[in-house]
Amino acid sequence: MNVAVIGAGSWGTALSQLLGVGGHDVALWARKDEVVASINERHANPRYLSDVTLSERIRATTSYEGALDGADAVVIVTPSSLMRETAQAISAYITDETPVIICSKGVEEGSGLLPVEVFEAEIGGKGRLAVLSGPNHAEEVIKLMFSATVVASSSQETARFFQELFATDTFRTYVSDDTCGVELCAAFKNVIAIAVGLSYGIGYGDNTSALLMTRGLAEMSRLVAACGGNPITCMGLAGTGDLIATCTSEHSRNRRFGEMVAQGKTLDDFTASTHMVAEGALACRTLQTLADMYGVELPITSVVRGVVWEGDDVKQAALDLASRPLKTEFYGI
Ligand SMILES: NC(=O)C1=CN([C@@H]2O[C@H](COP(=O)(O)OP(=O)(O)OC[C@H]3O[C@@H](n4cnc5c(N)ncnc54)[C@H](OP(=O)(O)O)[C@@H]3O)[C@@H](O)[C@H]2O)C=CC1
Ligand SMILES: O=C(CO)COP(=O)(O)O
Repeated sequence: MNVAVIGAGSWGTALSQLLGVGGHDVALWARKDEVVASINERHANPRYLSDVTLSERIRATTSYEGALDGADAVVIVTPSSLMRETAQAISAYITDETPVIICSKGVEEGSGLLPVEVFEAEIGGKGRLAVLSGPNHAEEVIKLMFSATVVASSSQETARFFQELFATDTFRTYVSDDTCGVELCAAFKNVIAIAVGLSYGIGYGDNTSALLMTRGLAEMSRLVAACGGNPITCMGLAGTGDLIATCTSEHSRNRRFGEMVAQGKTLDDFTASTHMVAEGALACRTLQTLADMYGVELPITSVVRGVVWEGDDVKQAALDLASRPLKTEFYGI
């Protein structure tokens, strides 16, 4: 297959490698000439995961047309804040039937739309759209360490197409029809990873981390159910799996960002020192938009938003969380 991968950050590079190793020809769109030159001439991305030698099946370009011409499938891996811009940029160069899979994790600011909804609005064809998410740190996937993921689409045919496309003997793919649940889990786990980073950053330990992950999962499930997704998705790879991977991993940018904020650093400091995305910083705002729309309470998300965007004191925020009214663990059951 000829596959166009749009976005040459860590995850776009890792997925290109996976596809190249899987025997596909990859046209990787990057926005910087230096990245394109290095991938084409030295088979390495100079900015992300630069120690890995990339498959010779990967060809890079800064041209959307050059990446998308003749593509049998399109893989979207730009930051979630650029979903609409990316959909608009590719629309002139793909057919009405070309399958498109979105691998970015977030929710559109303002509208509260999920990436797949943004793409549907911009390029149409809900049935050819899919999303991919799971506990998949690029640093490990690119080194072909055994991982698994979920591919979701409203069309079983599209889900199966991408399941086959990405599956290798080190990358196991499961299908789902719950795009809403998978995308909300993806955005949510990043916020909880920031909370865990904040917690370790102020010297709290593993009990606090377990509390945040477990009650974070409860928040995630409430919102998924309210938005029309299947709460069972939260128990799977895209939910619990990715929550564990992100909250406990040395690789997680979101967790690291939380630790930095606890030390008095800002999002700009994080971006300047890593040139990477910490998607949870935006997601704590966008998920709150959805929570307000659907009348769902998200106490941990709200604390993260207050600390990251309003300068709330982390220790005081933790005390406020702890002093909420006492409750039954699973109400409604
Ligand atoms: N890293 C991972 O392990 C995983 C990431 N994801 C998701 O994949 C998505 C992409 O993240 P990731 O690959 O990690 O990115 P990185 O954090 O590794 O790199 C940032 C990427 O964003 C690009 N970028 C930044 N600002 C702009 C802009 N204004 N216009 C166009 N491109 C811009 C950068 O391009 P440039 O280098 O030219 O600045 C670079 O490609 C995110 O939604 C993330 O949550 C999902 C699963 C795993
Ligand atoms: O989504 C990821 C792993 O599944 C990557 O998480 P971070 O963005 O926190 O590094």
